[in-house]
Amino acid sequence: MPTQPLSQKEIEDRLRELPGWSVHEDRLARNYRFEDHFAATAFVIHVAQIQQELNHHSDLTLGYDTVALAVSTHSVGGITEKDFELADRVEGIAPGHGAS
Ligand SMILES: C[C@H](O)[C@H](O)[C@H]1CNC2=NC(N)=NC(=O)C2=N1
Repeated sequence: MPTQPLSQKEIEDRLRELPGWSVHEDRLARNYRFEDHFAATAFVIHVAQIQQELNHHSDLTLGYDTVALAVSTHSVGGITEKDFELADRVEGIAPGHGAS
């Protein structure tokens, strides 16, 4: 488990590899849009499975056909490698859910 937040430069460097992601209110954030409400909901369930596997959890906001994800590492009080690990895994499943 990480013991300290990443530096601003480390975060900026990592964000270059994650198009669509940004830092918003001190959390790693991404919004996804889906075909319809059911697709958005199915994506949330899949993300929840990954979060349980990683024991690392984001705030997920489900809209009609959108999902907003925002995450930081509570135990450290900032953005860490665990947050980017989750972001990488979520990016890996998004295309299969038809996310844009
Ligand atoms: C006890 C449990 O392992 C911890 O509370 C985990 C759970 N999920 C977590 N998720 C996030 N985002 N940050 C944490 O520090 C964290 N800690």
